[in-house]
Amino acid sequence: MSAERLPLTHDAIPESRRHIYESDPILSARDLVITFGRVVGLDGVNLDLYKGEVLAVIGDNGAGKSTLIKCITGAYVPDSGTLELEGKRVTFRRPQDAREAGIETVYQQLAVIPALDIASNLYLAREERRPGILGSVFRMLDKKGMKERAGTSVQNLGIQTIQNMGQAVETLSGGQRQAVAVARAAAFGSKVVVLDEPTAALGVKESGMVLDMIKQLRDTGLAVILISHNMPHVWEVADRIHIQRLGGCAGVITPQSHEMGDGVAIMTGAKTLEPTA
Ligand SMILES: Nc1ncnc2c1ncn2[C@@H]1O[C@H](COP(=O)(O)OP(=O)(O)OP(=O)(O)O)[C@@H](O)[C@H]1O
Repeated sequence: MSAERLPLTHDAIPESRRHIYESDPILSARDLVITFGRVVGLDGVNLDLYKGEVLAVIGDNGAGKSTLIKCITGAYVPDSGTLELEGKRVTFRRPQDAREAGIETVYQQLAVIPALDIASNLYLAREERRPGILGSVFRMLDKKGMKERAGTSVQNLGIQTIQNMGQAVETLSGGQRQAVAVARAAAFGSKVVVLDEPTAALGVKESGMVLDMIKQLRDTGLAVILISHNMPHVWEVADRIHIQRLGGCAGVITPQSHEMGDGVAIMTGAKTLEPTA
């Protein structure tokens, strides 16, 4: 049975958000290919991401969403294809390379240490020091400064429910923990933040908080990639939606150009988009 073809209308962007697309993409992936033995992880995938944009990546199980993200964030090295960050060719051999270039990833299994407080988690492995009593030779951890700056980062993301930066992360709710992990990713000169299923384990209210935080991140000019299976969440926050299917990109749509049902139909192959000219 041949799939119904839909017109490709990925340029259906509301007037108020069109300015994002006037600059060149901050991140461009071209023809990414990766295979695992006989399994094709990605079969030549392109992706463009713009500053101040939320780009959602959706797709069925095994469609290649994580693989695509891992190729962009240095966790996998693609067999072929190119990556450009701010117009410059980059090669990431490990996640650290991507992080140093300004690409932060928040995985579902949050990289937070539950027993440590919020400020310590935010500054994990990037602790700030100040001169000690013996001057600059023995530099002390700047706990007070870190706490203050942690408070500002969390507040900048509009998270009012977290008040005390000295609170242990294990005492926080799931949404608040997610917020700490996102604040951490957004705090250190990042340009791109990748969020892997940030609302998967959360209730309605907490998901709402995380979605607001994503909008906040976007409004600070960061570029956000959101991997999600939750279509209402995607349709609420995404500017554009990259649909992965069977290792390839089945198209890019927007919440305005297509209904959620169409997105799911493209994901499963029941409908297809017209190829780009
Ligand atoms: N390290 C690996 N070794 C072997 N096969 C892999 C590896 N990583 C991914 N794959 C395969 O690549 C394909 C894409 O997997 P991927 O995890 O990217 O899908 P996904 O869209 O993220 O799925 P899900 O929604 O279930 O997380 C799958 O067939 C998967 O089995």
